[in-house]
Amino acid sequence: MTQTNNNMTVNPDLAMERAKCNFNVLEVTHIFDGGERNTLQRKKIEDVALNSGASKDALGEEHMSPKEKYENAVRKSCIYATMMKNELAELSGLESFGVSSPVIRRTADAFFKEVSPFLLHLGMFVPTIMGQCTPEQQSYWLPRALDMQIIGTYAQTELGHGTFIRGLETTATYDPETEEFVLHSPTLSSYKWWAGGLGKTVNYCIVVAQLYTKGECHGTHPFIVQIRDEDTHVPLPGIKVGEIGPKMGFNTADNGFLGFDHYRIPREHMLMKNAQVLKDGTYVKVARHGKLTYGTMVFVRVVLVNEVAFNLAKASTIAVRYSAIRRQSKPKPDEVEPQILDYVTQQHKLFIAIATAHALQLCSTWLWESFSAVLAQMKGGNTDTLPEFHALSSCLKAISTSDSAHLIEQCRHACGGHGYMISSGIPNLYNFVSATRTYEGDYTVLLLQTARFLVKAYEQAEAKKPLTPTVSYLAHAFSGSRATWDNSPDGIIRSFQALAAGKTAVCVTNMRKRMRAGLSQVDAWEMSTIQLVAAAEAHCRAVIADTYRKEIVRLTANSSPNVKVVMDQLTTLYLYYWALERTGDLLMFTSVSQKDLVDLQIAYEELLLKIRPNAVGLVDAFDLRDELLHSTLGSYDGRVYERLMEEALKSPMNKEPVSDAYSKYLRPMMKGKL
Ligand SMILES: CCCCCCCC/C=C\CCCCCCCCC/C=C/C(=O)SCCNC(=O)CCNC(=O)[C@H](O)C(C)(C)COP(=O)(O)OP(=O)(O)OC[C@H]1O[C@@H](n2cnc3c(N)ncnc32)[C@H](O)[C@@H]1OP(=O)(O)O
Ligand SMILES: Cc1cc2nc3c(=O)[nH]c(=O)nc-3n(C[C@H](O)[C@H](O)[C@H](O)COP(=O)(O)OP(=O)(O)OC[C@H]3O[C@@H](n4cnc5c(N)ncnc54)[C@H](O)[C@@H]3O)c2cc1C
Repeated sequence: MTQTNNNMTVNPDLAMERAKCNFNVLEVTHIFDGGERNTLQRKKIEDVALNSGASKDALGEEHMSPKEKYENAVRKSCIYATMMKNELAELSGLESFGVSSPVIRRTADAFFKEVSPFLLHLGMFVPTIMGQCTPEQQSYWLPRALDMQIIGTYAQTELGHGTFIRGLETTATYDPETEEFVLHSPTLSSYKWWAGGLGKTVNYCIVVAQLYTKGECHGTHPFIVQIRDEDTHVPLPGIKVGEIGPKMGFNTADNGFLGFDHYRIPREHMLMKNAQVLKDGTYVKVARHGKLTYGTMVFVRVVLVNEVAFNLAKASTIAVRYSAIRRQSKPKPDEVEPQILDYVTQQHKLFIAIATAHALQLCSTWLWESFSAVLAQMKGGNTDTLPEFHALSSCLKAISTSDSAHLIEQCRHACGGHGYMISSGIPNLYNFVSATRTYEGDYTVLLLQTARFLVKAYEQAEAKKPLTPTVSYLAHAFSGSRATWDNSPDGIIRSFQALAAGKTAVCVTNMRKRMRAGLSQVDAWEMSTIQLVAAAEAHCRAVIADTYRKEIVRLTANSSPNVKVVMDQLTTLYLYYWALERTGDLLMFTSVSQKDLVDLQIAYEELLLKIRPNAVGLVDAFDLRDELLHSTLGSYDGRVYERLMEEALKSPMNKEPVSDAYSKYLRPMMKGKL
């Protein structure tokens, strides 16, 4: 029997789940949103942006040709950008729209099943102008960019190099005669490759190139470069630009290539906040830290933690709601087929996804606040906290994107065959999130950056020197005894820190051994990189666990008792899950016994059962409107089979009773006339 909820016909199993939920869903929504005020503001923004129906497509994106898909994405980007400039900026309290509202960013997802071709404009072009320009440059470029009179992207990666920025080949050679830079692509591998929106959409871009002046190379620097005519959009002479072709995802982002043939730009188009070239060609370094030109990447790494938390919340909403309506198998012959959500293995797949979405959401807010503090210090000329922040943002970007991609795929597994349908929404989420593991710094490469910091911190701890906050636990690494296992939340977090410290110690010991045996420092490091990556991962897991726990305790201080309980259950589940995933490491670096681990497994399984009745309530608390989910399986009303059939009937393949392929190929073959 179907039931109605807010004038909506709701699947009875979902209605039953909602009746069973024993906590106040709205209170948890407030926790996830960062407070009641944020929830109210988000809802207002969503109402304005989505109630008009402008986000909807007449024909599903998946049935369009690549060209139609792209044009449709541009059409909707223009609609959304206009809304952002007008109604939404005002609602979100921004003077102008831009990068500073995650809600505006998240609401955009209702318009795009893949991504907007404007993503790089708002996500990297505008932030680079904000972070890398002098005040004069900013006052010229920023209003034009924010008003979208010009559209830009960030072209750093080349065919030959993405990770190794110092290896980029594009050159920008200063000509004092004309006071211009000459941009040139000397080789095929120097062609810019990948920048989003570059293929067809943008008329400007940030180009990262090796700067030459007075015959000397000063390394990579950012330049703002016009590539298309502002009126006709035709590529300018000296520019070779195009789209790079179909990809696993991001197919509405027109990622592009770009080459320069001795292309001239004014001297003032070098972004000069951190370094300058004077009219006569003299190079002047302004910044106190050599890596400040990497600032936009650091910003995006911070933002990505929030991005993937949101996408994981979507995938877990889809999979949990679907698991509540799906019934399969008959373990007890006299009873009806159970909801698949009742299988403990299903709970094991899904509840960690819910807990991880919470953990990453709270860590992302904490990371953003730390970033703001680092930026404020740097404004005052102090860059002391940058190395720790680079190490922290690198590992959090790596682990959050990798865990989210893995868990989104796990949500797909949890949805069986229907999860493989594009209309389930999960394949697009996976394709988007799996790219985040690679772009803006590959997983391994970023963890090795964190490992550099960890090794240095370990050496400081060894020398009894002071440590920065996120690695202060290393001070206990020299006690000589294994960390004492204790299965309380704080005890488990201490154990995670002991794993990170233990793994770092092993790396340092092995590197020293290898160097004593004659290897150079570089080779000893290289031979230890598998373990260094593992040490950085362990460090990151300790940071996430600690932050998640502390933030939940803080945020639920005034919550109702049942909300406190369910939030505590989720954080505990997160800690148990990762302890059980790392039993070998715990046995190596803590006093945990086999019995402790058997007991922990049982406690974990009991926790799954405790969370089970609240599972639908927990994903409802993410409060994701159907427009954002784009899912036949995950909509609020649970009309799964009806929606699957409605979508199937929309397939252009079903337009004609007999396919042309019959008369062209099948019939001739079957009649032996091919
Ligand atoms: C209308 C439409 C609506 C749409 C709505 C949209 C709204 C949008 C708003 C917001 C959206 C937000 C979402 C954004 C998504 C954007 C999509 C992005 C798509 C992808 C873009 C890209 O990928 S851009 C290219 C990114 N590239 C990389 O990340 C390259 C990775 N490589 C590196 O970072 C470096 O090369 C590496 C760090 C690996 C090494 O650098 P190197 O110079 O070789 O340095 P090294 O010698 O190893 O180290 C020296 C020293 O410096 C330290 N260090 C390195 N980096 C940094 C740093 N960044 N900061 C501080 N310190 C750094 C390093 O650790 C060393 O230290 P020591 O050990 O010597 O002390
Ligand atoms: C969807 C998408 C959008 C993108 N958008 C943009 C954009 O808008 N602008 C832009 O400039 N770029 C963009 N990029 C490019 C992206 O930043 C790079 O692809 C990314 O930084 C990885 O670099 P790479 O491709 O050179 O990989 P590689 O460095 O070639 O990596 C290949 C393998 O080598 C390993 N490896 C490399 N170096 C090391 C090392 N030192 N130690 C150990 N292992 C190593 C990696 O771990 C990886 O396994 C985008 C990429 C994607 C996929």
